Amino acid sequence: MPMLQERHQALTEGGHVLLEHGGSFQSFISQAGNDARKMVELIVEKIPSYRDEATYEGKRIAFYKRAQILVADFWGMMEARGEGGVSNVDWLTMFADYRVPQALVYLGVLRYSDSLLQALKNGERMSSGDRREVEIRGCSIWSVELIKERLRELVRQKDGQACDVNSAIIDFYLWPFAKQHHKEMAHIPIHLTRCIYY
Ligand SMILES: Nc1nc2c(c(CN[C@H]3C=C[C@H](O)[C@@H]3O)cn2[C@@H]2O[C@H](COP(=O)(O)O)[C@@H](O)[C@H]2O)c(=O)[nH]1
Repeated sequence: MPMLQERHQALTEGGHVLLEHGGSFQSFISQAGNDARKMVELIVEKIPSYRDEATYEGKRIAFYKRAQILVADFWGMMEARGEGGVSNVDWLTMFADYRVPQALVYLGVLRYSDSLLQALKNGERMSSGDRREVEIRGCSIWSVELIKERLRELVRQKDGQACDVNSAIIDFYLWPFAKQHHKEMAHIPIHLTRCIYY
């Protein structure tokens, strides 16, 4: 199994934080109040393996894929229990992995340049933070933001009402879509980056 030491380290870090809170994630996350953004910031502050960041043209970029999906899962669980209570969920972006970009290309939302497509088809490994990897993940986030705005606009036009679809909900649609249609999109290569962030 690759990256065994890193996996062990990530589990140990997360485990330590949980033990400080009686083994309860809810108790840990309650320090952030009800705010999704503060929850992500708390997770990233306390558990280093969630610090999914890169530098792009001299600027620090934060993806926080695992922290964001953790908060979105927590939100979904609270909603399912009828407890609700997580605000600012709209602050979350999609969870930048390697499957949703493939679905976005398949659906015609994203298009890879010829040289990028060739590199992906060749199975070239990209290191974590490689400019191309950062661009694929960043463009995926922006694509989903544009889809969200467009959906909201369509609902406004059709029903004359505000629509509170958010990027997490769109991700929760796209990721299973990519899994279900993996055979149809097998010709679209995914990017290969070995890291602990997604
Ligand atoms: N954007 C987005 N990425 C998602 C998910 C999930 C599944 N969701 C649950 C899983 C744990 C949490 O409780 C989530 O709710 C996994 N992944 C990513 O896919 C990749 C694994 O793919 P494969 O090779 O097919 O197993 C890997 O990078 C993994 O991080 C999602 O929902 N959205």
